[in-house]
Amino acid sequence: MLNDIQEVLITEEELKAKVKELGELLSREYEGRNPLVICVLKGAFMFMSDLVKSMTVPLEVDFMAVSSYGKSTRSSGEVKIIKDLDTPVEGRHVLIVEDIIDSGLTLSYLIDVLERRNALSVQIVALFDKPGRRTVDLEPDYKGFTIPDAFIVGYGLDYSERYRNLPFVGVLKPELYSH
Ligand SMILES: O=P(O)(O)OC[C@H]1O[C@H](OP(=O)(O)OP(=O)(O)O)[C@H](O)[C@@H]1O
Ligand code: HPA
Ligand SMILES: [Mg+2]
Repeated sequence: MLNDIQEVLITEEELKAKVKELGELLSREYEGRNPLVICVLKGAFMFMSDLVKSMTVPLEVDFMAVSSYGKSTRSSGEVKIIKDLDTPVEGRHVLIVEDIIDSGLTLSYLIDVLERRNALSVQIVALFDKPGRRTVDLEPDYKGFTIPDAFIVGYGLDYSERYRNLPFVGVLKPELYSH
């Protein structure tokens, strides 16, 4: 698995420090609001679990699974809800936890769904932002790292369902991609 990585982009230590910093910031922002923190599966599972551990305010968690990449490094353009939330979002302060914003299609679709369900507020925290590939106008409210236009894997992010368990984030060797 390690042989497939061309370059380590963000180390385990850098991830740890950034996630802690975001957790502390979000604890201040959500003081007294009992947010519903939504993990966008599968990619955000590792970020979510580390982030909520560094949040010190009362909160609830829920999970939603969406997919648009499948076995490709390019979005299919069609966002599918594979698992919906268990919790009603009406009247709730919702914080969406995403691993990466690339084209922006996944999040713009999710924000639309949650606003139509009458959430009181909807904010986004994204660990990685790849602004060079955006096709819709969307900015996260909180973000970890801005990254260049390369397909990254690790810390939850996959290529064709693999590499999610790497503790760091790296760029795959280009010869392993099939676009
Ligand atoms: O901004 P976008 O271009 O929409 O890309 C971002 C989304 O794509 C990936 O999910 P994917 O569809 O690969 O599902 P996964 O999380 O199960 O890997 C990633 O985890 C984000 O949710
Ligand atoms: O760079 C990426 N890596 C993994 N999954 C992704 N989904 C959108 N962009 C990416
Ligand atoms: Mg994926």
